[in-house]
Amino acid sequence: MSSHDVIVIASDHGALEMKALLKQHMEQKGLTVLDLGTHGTESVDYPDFADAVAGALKDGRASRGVLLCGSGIGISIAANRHRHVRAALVHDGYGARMCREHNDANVLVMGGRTTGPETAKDCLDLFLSTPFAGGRHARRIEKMS
Ligand SMILES: O=C(CO)[C@H](O)[C@H](O)[C@H](O)COP(=O)(O)O
Repeated sequence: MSSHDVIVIASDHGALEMKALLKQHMEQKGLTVLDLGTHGTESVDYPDFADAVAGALKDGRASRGVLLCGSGIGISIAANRHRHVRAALVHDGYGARMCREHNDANVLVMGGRTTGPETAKDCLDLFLSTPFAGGRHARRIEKMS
């Protein structure tokens, strides 16, 4: 990804620290980050943040997204209700690479209560740097469109 790309990020209260860490990590790499919250520690509802990121991708404010909640499960379910979103819940580098190479995922999802900070940064780097392989994988994605 180039510095012209905008990455949208959001989380619920279960991944506030991870959001801050990944936002800083991307900004240090020169990427522009659109942070749609949550911004405080109060308990919030993850579907609202999944919908906000889906909206930013749909209207072109961002080209890729990062969504975080406690486990990553709820927010990935919510994000994938949007037809233009391919959100991948990832726990390791292999998943982060494959979700781009085979699935052309446009949203990376991780759990603030399940994934450590170094793994999360590694996964994010792979998600941002791995191209979609196309070919047979494009046919499979087309079947879901
Ligand atoms: O959706 C989830 C679980 O599948 C996320 O982990 C949420 O962050 C979690 O449910 C929030 O739980 P809390 O007890 O309200 O903090």
